[in-house]
Amino acid sequence: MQIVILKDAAEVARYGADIFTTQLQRKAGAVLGLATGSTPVALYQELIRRNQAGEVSFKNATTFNLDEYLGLSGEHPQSYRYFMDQQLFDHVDIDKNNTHVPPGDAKNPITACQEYEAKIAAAGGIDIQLLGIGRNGHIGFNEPSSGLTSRTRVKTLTKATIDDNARFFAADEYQPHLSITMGIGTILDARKVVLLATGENKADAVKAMVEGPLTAACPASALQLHRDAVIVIDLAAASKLADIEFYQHIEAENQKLQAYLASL
Ligand SMILES: N[C@@H]1[C@@H](O)[C@H](O)[C@@H](COP(=O)(O)O)O[C@@H]1O
Repeated sequence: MQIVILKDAAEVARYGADIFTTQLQRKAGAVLGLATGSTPVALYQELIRRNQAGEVSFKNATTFNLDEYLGLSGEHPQSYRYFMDQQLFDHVDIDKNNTHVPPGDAKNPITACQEYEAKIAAAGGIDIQLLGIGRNGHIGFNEPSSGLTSRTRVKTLTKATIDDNARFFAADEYQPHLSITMGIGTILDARKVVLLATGENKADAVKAMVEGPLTAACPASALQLHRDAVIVIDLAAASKLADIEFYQHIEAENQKLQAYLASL
């Protein structure tokens, strides 16, 4: 795991946007795995700004979102499809036909999960997967006790996640308890994984992910197994890590190595 500790959420968003920009510049037809939640919004805003300034293009990119509420169609304002349209796709030069979000209104959700996996495979796999983290350590909607090699499937949300996400729903509005989510195995198959976390309320989950045991009790700890996982966090989210200075030292050395390699 590469642990990048930055001052605040704005720096986290810029760092994340840099990784995605580099990927898109390197491979125009990049396959991006995307995430919802409040954490990636600032990153998306930065990518929109860069796209509109002509610095980066999504023209040939393909995207796959992590998850969707089961029971909501893409027109529902709380659906993750709607969120992605509003927060990113409607503002950049992407071909919407190349954007994929699990179908929350699928007639048969079980076969829809298999079809989603097949589409990812047909696109050549995911080059870079963006992730947030739930306070209980979930990634996508892989709640604690999720299989560490799981594939895209229907998952039941925990009470904690339903409560955390209740802020997006009106008091009298139906809030789904089920989801379709990429599995942890699906996420680990991405060639690169970038997880963003900001704020003190993520500090326990970040500690469990980075320094805790590999366990289904903290699904994000599975990223310890990934060859190219970058954990980008602000000081507040890093505040419970055992040795922040050591992680900062490693990252400074890493930057020097990258600069040297670039100069060759
Ligand atoms: N399914 C999403 C996750 O993908 C996201 O990482 C998490 C954290 O969201 P936030 O960034 O709003 O804290 O929320 C939801 O449960």
